Amino acid sequence: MAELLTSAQMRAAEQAAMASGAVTGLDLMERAGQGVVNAALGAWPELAHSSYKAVVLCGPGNNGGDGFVIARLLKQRGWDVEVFLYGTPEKLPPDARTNYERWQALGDVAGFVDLCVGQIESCDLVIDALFGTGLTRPIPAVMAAVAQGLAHPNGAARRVAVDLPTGLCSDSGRILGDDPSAVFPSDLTVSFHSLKQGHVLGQGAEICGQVAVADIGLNAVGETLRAGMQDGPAVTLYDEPHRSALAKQGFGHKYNHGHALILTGPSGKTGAARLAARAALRVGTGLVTLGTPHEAVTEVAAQITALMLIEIDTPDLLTRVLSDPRLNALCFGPGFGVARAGAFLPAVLASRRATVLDADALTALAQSDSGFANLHENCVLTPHAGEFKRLFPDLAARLAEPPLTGPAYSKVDATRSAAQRAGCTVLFKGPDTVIASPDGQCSVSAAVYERAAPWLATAGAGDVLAGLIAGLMARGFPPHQAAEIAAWLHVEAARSFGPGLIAEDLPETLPKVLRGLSL
Ligand SMILES: NC(=O)C1=CN([C@@H]2O[C@H](COP(=O)(O)OP(=O)(O)OC[C@H]3O[C@@H](n4cnc5c(N)ncnc54)[C@H](O)[C@@H]3O)[C@@H](O)[C@H]2O)[C@@H](O)CC1
Ligand SMILES: [K+]
Repeated sequence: MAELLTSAQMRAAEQAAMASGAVTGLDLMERAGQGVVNAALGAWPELAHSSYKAVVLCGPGNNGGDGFVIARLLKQRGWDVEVFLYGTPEKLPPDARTNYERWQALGDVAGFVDLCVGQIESCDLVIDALFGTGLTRPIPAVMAAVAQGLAHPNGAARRVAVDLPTGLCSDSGRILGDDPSAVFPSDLTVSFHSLKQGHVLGQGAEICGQVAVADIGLNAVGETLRAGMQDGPAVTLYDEPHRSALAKQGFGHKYNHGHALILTGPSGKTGAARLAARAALRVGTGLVTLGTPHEAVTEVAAQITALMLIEIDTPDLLTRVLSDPRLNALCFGPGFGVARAGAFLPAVLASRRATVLDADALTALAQSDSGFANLHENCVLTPHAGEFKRLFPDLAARLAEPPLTGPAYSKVDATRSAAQRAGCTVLFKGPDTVIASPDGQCSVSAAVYERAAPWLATAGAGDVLAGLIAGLMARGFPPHQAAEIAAWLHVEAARSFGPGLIAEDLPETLPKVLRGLSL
């Protein structure tokens, strides 16, 4: 799994690498510049065959230093290159200053105020090397005006961001300030060593275009690099589950694969739980039973075949049913009714079962007098943004405030705090789903870039996710891992099915996704 770094972690890694003597800042800057040129020529191979025109916008720090390297490398390929600097050369940090001077031997540097958008639109490549991981406040108005001009370019200029699109916060993927247009949208963003959190969180993916990662040789520094990471464990970008984790052994039987209990709502509201149950069964749970109130039994029975059914009308009955230890995971909340969920909540939590609390169970939890006191480490909360706000209003408010300084408060920060407070795993949904647990594990399951799954925004998709997590916990996966695998399968099923997807299709597409993992 790839790491998603914060600006502090990236700085620490670079400093550790330089302190080890393995590389110098100038080496890193040269590799960074070369990495951007390679990535741009890789993205648009037609640019490799002739010489074209580039405009390079350089800022006052090391991001600007990368810009001077890029200008030099393009010039050496025969390109016509114009360079604009925001700030004064005397104040450039040493490595950036060296590259400024190297560039000066090849061409001029104009002031940023002399730039007009028309100049940029008439070029083939525009390089945004204004600010990178050092951005700490909203970009100046003069830059925002250029950014607005570049948002909908008239010309054919391909827009490349060095490390990060200027204006985008590296840790949160939020635009610094209260002006949503104060950012340089790009067609290609080239990050160094690893993606940063901001490339996948918040508006990152929308603004970055495509992303590429350029190796600048930090991996070779190994342990030194790890030692530099004093800012806590890195967040991981979840990629795909290991085959051996999900496969079923040839000699097992259904009782080896757990028994999930999915609680349904009353008559007319049972569809959500049935979707969850179908997903739990498809993800390989040995047995799945729907716990249904008496008056909805006929409705549920008419709709199911492989799923089983048991009448559960009251919290006491639920407690009695759960005295059977073979029922080892619960899904509680989809279509359940908020008031009913409030009544059942104490019995659900007292059972200490591995439990997914979703939908109405989350609203009931937010309203309950005992708050998070009875949650335990085998619970998984799966809020969307509205439910997160109900459960953690102060964290949601902090996340909604316009970020005036960087690095800004992120969805990772909010989800980590929520997991600490709740004492259990929290999966905060979205295209940038964040999964955090009280032990510090945190990963992002991103449905962006090549994994975009816009058709997943459909009624009932959340119920399917809840069922997948419950099913995986019934199979014995710990909560954090169950949430990660479920979120990944959910997106893969949506991508595999494609346009026209409705929630019912998700469980039915799982076999194809699982086959793709060579199970
Ligand atoms: N440190 C290193 O060794 C390397 C750094 N690299 C590049 O260096 C970048 C980070 O460089 P820096 O730390 O110098 O930071 P930046 O170049 O991103 O920003 C420069 C400085 O501008 C100031 N600033 C921040 N926001 C501002 C605003 N809105 N208006 C005006 N000034 C503002 C800050 O003082 C900041 O340190 C990375 O993104 C990457 O592109 C790469 O060359 C790889 C090696
Ligand atoms: K940049």
